[in-house]
Amino acid sequence: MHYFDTIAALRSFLHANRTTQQVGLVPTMGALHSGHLTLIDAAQQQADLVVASIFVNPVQFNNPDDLARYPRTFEADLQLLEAAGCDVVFAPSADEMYTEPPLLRLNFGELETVMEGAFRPGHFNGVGIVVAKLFNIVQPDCAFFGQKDLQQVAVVRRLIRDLNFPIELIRCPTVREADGLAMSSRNRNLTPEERELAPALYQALTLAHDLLAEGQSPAHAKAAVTGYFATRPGFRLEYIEVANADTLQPVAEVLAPGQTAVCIAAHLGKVRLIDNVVF
Ligand SMILES: Nc1ncnc2c1ncn2[C@@H]1O[C@H](COP(=O)(O)OP(=O)(O)OP(=O)(O)O)[C@@H](O)[C@H]1O
Ligand SMILES: CC(C)(CO)[C@@H](O)C(=O)[O-]
Ligand code: BAL
Repeated sequence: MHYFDTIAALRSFLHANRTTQQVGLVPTMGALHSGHLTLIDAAQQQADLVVASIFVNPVQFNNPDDLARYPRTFEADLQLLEAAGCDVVFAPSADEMYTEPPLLRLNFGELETVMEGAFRPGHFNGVGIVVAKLFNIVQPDCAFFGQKDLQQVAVVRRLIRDLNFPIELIRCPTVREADGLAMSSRNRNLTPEERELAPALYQALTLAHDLLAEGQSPAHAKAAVTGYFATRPGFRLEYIEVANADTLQPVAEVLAPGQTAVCIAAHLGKVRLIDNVVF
């Protein structure tokens, strides 16, 4: 596995090695888990050369405490990527990625007036900037993102269209723990007691899903989830939304199969968790 921490060294390696190869990019913020490894696996199915990036992007953190607490397990990450057969790791410092704070501002319009965009002001500006930088640096043919961050997928899809990146975006399914909790780097910051409670997030999504599948309205399903958390200690529900899975706009009725997403965000102690199901 090749490891680079400068843009120049990575570019020079890719320049010498890409020739006829399909390059796949898996952007991450490290603290890797099995969910990330399924992205690497999907990239290996489709590309000849897989580049994983590890970069905790300060520009996308709206909450400084969240950035300070973000888990960093760099040595273990390298071992996991090596064992997974990843070809290239790019792990730049913040100074390497941002020699100065970017003046550029990205606004994704209605894609960011809801859910993550509404509750994390500036988050998608930061995601858009760093993903565009990674796309420019790596120039991949395909890029792999997890469904767990569904709104991020929509934002990146739009970034690709608006800036004409010749990149295929692949959305990979959410990988869950045996009890339903979506794998997430931030799960490491849960106390053992919070970890016991955490599957309630997925149970709430399942409750909403089942109500919608029975023909209940999104308003009814959202009210049921709000009620579910009202009696649950430890949690502070931030939003529960039923939305179009591509545009992320709230819907008043269930859409065609595969088009409806139920999305949730909640604080559990000091940790903010998100999850969704698409059906
Ligand atoms: N459980 C999962 N299943 C599939 N993909 C995932 C999962 N968790 C994260 N990913 C994807 O991995 C990529 C990198 O995500 P990131 O490094 O932020 O990890 P994360 O687990 O989402 O961390 P956090 O939720 O704490 O931000 C993103 O495309 C993300 O959607
Ligand atoms: C795509 C990403 C690596 C950009 O920093 C991040 O938002 C993430 O890990 O989902
Ligand atoms: N996984 C999304 C990146 C973030 O929470 O900042």
